[in-house]
Amino acid sequence: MTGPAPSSLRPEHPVARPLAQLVAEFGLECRGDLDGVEVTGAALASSAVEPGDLYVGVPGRNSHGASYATAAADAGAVAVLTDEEGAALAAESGLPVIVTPEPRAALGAVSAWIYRTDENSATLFGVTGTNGKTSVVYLLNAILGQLGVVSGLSSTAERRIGETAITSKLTTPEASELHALLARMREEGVRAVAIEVSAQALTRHRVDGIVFDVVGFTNLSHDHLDDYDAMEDYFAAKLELFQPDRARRGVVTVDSDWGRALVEQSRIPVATLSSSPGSDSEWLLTVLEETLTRTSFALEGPDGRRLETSIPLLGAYNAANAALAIVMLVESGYDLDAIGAALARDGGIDAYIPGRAERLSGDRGPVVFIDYGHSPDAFLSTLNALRKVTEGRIIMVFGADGDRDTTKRTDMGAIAARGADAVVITDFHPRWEDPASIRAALLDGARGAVPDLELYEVPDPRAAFRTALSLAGEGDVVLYAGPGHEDYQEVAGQRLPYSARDDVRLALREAGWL
Ligand SMILES: CC(=O)N[C@H]1[C@@H](OP(=O)(O)OP(=O)(O)OC[C@H]2O[C@@H](n3ccc(=O)[nH]c3=O)[C@H](O)[C@@H]2O)O[C@H](CO)[C@@H](O)[C@@H]1O[C@H](C)C(=O)N[C@@H](C)C(=O)N[C@H](CCC(=O)O)C(=O)O
Ligand SMILES: Nc1ncnc2c1ncn2[C@@H]1O[C@H](COP(=O)(O)OP(=O)(O)OP(=O)(O)O)[C@@H](O)[C@H]1O
Repeated sequence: MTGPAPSSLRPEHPVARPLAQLVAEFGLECRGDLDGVEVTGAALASSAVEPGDLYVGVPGRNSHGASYATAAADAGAVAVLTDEEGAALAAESGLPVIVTPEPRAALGAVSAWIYRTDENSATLFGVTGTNGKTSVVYLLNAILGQLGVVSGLSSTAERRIGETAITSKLTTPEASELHALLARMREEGVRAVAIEVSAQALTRHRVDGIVFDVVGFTNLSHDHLDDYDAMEDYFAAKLELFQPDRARRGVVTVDSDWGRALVEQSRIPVATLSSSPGSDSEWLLTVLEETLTRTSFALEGPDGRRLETSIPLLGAYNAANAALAIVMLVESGYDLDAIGAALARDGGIDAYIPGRAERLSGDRGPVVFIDYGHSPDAFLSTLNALRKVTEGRIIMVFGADGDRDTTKRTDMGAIAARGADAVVITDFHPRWEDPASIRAALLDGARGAVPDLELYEVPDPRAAFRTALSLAGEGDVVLYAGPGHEDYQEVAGQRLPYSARDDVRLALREAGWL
């Protein structure tokens, strides 16, 4: 019998610890009797509680988590950790209540204690930046696999241990979930873990209780200005990862001013990486050959060390992601020559990254890519890469997120207009916004940049993709940017089933091209 897919991966053999010991070690205040109470897990959402858990009630945007303490008790929670306001809300649950001024700030250390994640820990890699985090995490995982190392990953797309994978809700899980994942990985013999670290995760304590062995920085560009007031604040959130309480060593891509500022302001030893010829970085990436589906490159480091390899992916930006992964591995202690030999044996890096420049077309008709790009810089990188290797026209389909950074829409429209030959604007996740007004901002951006652009507005994404396909022929490329690996469309609080990948394949079959 198969039940519903689990929403998190937890240890299968948790070791119980006395809750009174936690209270004593952390100097917390407890209201209620903890005599004989043992804890085996931690949960931040009542729906995630398993018997033996400490339920952590945090104040949220919509409600106070402690108001769900009774539901947590019904699910088997043994106690509640919350703030003063939450203590009053949790009283009726009948559970012992442990009080701390900022439960979210305590969650990382408490989860680490419960799951004992600092004991016998795997090598931990953390990746941050606006674009490329998921890609670098998958590339790290792939190369580690080629080196024969059992590894795991946590990304926007999924959390994965070998063949076991669950779909992610957040890019970086809440601390309780992350420590449970690390404990499960230890049970499964995982020796290295690659974790995507969003700015929001750093701001909201999601990676607390973890000290990464090596952290990597891809780039920083316009995004998330709904969560942060200005680019400087967004940068400051990322900078936190490059401090001694969070990481031992770092690798920074210095192709932007933000990367160089990060090197200056970080307080851990960092290695630098660049793709710009003449850069004084320690590591230099040179792209050797680009095709629609493979990019080969050379990576040169200090002391004349050199590696030449390729990735089964489009674009110089993906070579940069791969180079970052390789230098992170070297910084953690792997030998560059050993990495080079493993990759040479396998004909290059053997990576599959779901929904990132993923080719869905077959041998006939236009080449079709689905991509997860949803920021101006992601559009620019992908379109620049495509232009170099496309014989015919580039037709681009995309929409923009509702209820997220509205200030990037004009740029997204303009970059698409300049980089593609025809553009189809559609709906992505409108959420609670009026979809027509999101499209209008994208259309304005596109028309403003290229007034005579071949431009279409097709609200339904299924129809929009078919419009794009009808404009394309042999030698052309259709780039569908946005949905990537996702299998839903979020409209007015509902997640409607929609897998762009499945629908694109269907449309290709309907057109007789697959
Ligand atoms: C703004 C933000 O980060 N919100 C996060 C926050 O929600 P919130 O403060 O609104 O929580 P709330 O709904 O008021 O609920 C309060 C508490 O009660 C709990 N609760 C609530 C209802 C219930 O029935 N039972 C229950 O236990 C909730 O789990 C929560 O702990 O706590 C929730 C529980 O963990 C998160 O799911 C939620 O992330 C939302 C979904 C989100 O969209 N976050 C984005 C901004 C985000 O974090 N994105 C980054 C990066 C993305 C990127 O790189 O593109 C990411 O790492 O994913
Ligand atoms: N190094 C890079 N520079 C610029 N754009 C990139 C880079 N790597 C990937 N992209 C673009 O960004 C998109 C998202 O890539 P990826 O998922 O790896 O990034 P991310 O940082 O994890 O973003 P998210 O957290 O939203 O998933 C890709 O589909 C591609 O369009």
